[in-house]
Amino acid sequence: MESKLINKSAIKPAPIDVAVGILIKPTGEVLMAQRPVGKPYAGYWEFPGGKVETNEAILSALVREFQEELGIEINPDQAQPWCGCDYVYPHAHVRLHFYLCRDWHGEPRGLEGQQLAWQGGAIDVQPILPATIPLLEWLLQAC
Ligand SMILES: Nc1nc2c([nH]c(=O)n2[C@@H]2O[C@H](COP(=O)(O)OP(=O)(O)OP(=O)(O)O)[C@@H](O)[C@H]2O)c(=O)[nH]1
Repeated sequence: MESKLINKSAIKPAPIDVAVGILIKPTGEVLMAQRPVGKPYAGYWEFPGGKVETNEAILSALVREFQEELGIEINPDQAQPWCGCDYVYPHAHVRLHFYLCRDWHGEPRGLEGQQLAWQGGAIDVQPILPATIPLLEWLLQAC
């Protein structure tokens, strides 16, 4: 019987799905959060969100992450799928799913100790997670 050789270096783990939400106020301001101490890239700014759990829908993960991290309820029916991208970090290969969210209940609070900043006109917090930087220019056009 013919044996098959597998080149193990060619096997890549599946990317980790991440649900990311961009809260947009009627004024056009968007919410950014600073990654807390203890996470990879601590101190970097990002849009709120987190990893999708096994067997969890991406939109369900988005709702859960906003409850856990910010203490707010977003309306999943009004969350608008916006764009996605893959990025390979030293710690993980992530697949980011971005949603625009204009409808939520509650006032966002940094429940994991993270700093929050509403940004309007231009994004002036630094540094920003590398995978998120290219999206900022498009975002300012979308808001
Ligand atoms: N939330 C969020 N994550 C992003 C963005 N851009 C980006 O590259 N990521 C990456 O997506 C991944 C999100 O994972 P996370 O560690 O924050 O997820 P989590 O909240 O579920 O954390 P946990 O595993 O500690 O519970 C990180 O590797 C992060 O670097 C962004 O704009 N927002």
